[in-house]
Amino acid sequence: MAAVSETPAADRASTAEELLAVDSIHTYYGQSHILFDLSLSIDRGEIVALVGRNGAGKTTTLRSVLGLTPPAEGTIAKDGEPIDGLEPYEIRKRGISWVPEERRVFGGLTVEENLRLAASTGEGDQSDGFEDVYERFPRLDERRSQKAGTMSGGEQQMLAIARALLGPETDVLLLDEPSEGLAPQIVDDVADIVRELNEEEGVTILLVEQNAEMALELADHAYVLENGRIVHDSPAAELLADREAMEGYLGVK
Ligand SMILES: Nc1ncnc2c1ncn2[C@@H]1O[C@H](COP(=O)(O)OP(=O)(O)OP(=O)(O)O)[C@@H](O)[C@H]1O
Repeated sequence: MAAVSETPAADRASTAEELLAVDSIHTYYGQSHILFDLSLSIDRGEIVALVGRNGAGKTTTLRSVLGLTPPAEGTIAKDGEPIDGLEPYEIRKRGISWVPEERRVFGGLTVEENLRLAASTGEGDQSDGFEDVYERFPRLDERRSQKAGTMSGGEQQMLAIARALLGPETDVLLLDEPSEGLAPQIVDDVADIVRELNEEEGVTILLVEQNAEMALELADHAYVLENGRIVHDSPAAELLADREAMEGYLGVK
């Protein structure tokens, strides 16, 4: 099992444009040191997977980027401009959006009401953005007046993604465990949504997943997190093909 790949992020094509650079961050919850000297790099247009076991620090990495749990040390830059230290709403304005782990759609509200609520917390008049969302996700258009709680898990995930895309344009979407709790067939549907967003809309994606195989099949590049440290960094296909690494790091047989 090679801890460091032959093609680490730092050696990727020099023509690629780095969109997000996380450099040597240390993040704490109170006195608990959670992330240790963590660095990762995402190029524009890529899907990057961040995988690892329960409690490895994946969500904390996203929270660090989003300014929700700011790192105590290290730097984070988007398009070469530092964003660490900014408030979460300022980071959102720089084009970084996220879909949190538990989807958090309001089950008692309709699809339209969920979108309106999300838009009302954004900036100014979002009515144009609405039609874009319905165009992008026709299944939500058909269900505008359906209560979100009565939709399938896959449709709820679609709504959660749609909400995240409202407001300032999204360059990079941070997705926290979009396959969680979904049946295998629905996981495939969610994977299709992620792929389309990336390929057709050009959204760069940082995908956090427990379902490592799903994530690695979608991703260009992969990082493995273990106890708050990056222990592997390689093209996703390289990790997926390395059965020893998959089992050792991720428990996938
Ligand atoms: N608010 C918090 N206060 C203190 N410790 C926390 C808090 N949130 C998470 N932790 C701890 O930080 C560590 C990393 O958690 P994190 O949620 O980032 O992991 P994860 O890789 O996303 O795991 P999971 O897949 O289970 O969500 C864990 O040990 C967790 O118990």
